Amino acid sequence: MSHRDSPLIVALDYPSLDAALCMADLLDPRRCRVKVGKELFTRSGPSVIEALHGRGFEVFLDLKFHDIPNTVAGAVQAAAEQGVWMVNVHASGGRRMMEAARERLDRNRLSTQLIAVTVLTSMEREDLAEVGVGLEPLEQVEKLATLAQACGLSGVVCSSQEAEAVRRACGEGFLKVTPGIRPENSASDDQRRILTPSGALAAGSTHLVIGRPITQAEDPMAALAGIERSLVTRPPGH
Ligand SMILES: O=c1ccn([C@@H]2O[C@H](COP(=O)(O)O)[C@@H](O)[C@H]2O)c(=O)[nH]1
Repeated sequence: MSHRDSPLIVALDYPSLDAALCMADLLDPRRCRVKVGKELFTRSGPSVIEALHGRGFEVFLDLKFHDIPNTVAGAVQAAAEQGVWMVNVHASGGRRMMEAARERLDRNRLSTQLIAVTVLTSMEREDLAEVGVGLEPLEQVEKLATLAQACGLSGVVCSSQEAEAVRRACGEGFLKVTPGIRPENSASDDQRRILTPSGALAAGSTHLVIGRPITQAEDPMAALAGIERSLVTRPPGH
């Protein structure tokens, strides 16, 4: 299986370049992609992207841009010019922001996948209500996914619990990149809307973002191998 077929994206949430690269050196770029998020990028900057590209990885730069349209378009362009495979913005930044980002990539012929975060997987109904959104997470995800698609984005970040609804609303080819993946009997940590790896694939996730269940495991490679096995031998009904 090459990374082009693998749905797995390992979240390299580490506080230093060295720690992230130690993990990356254990991983096989033919078996997964990697994700660089806010902590690692803020500490190490573009050098981490370069180092991961040098090791053959496709990189999802997960900085979740959210600002006025011109600022977000510039940030998305800067990310794409570093050659990342995927970059994201917050869908709640609205139509003009997402369209500006899309147009900036198109104008510069940059082929990076642009996706939008819908509702963070750490949030549930009460969290949405506190920030003034009186919808169920599922309804809000559907609404923002439809908007992101109308703005020309390639997919969304959502929980795998909403992947099926997003597939119905936006189609098979629209990417459903889903964090909040937790193998059976593992801690949910700060995640709230979770599914197992095989449950997520069965629900229609196109990509599974997995961090702590691998990176904090006693034996990260054994944890990854267990997840891969669970994806090829799915339990009945999945
Ligand atoms: O809604 C979202 C959007 C992004 N994330 C990111 O995914 C990983 C998940 O890590 P775990 O350790 O597997 O929980 C992390 O980098 C988040 O920033 C998310 O969890 N939910």
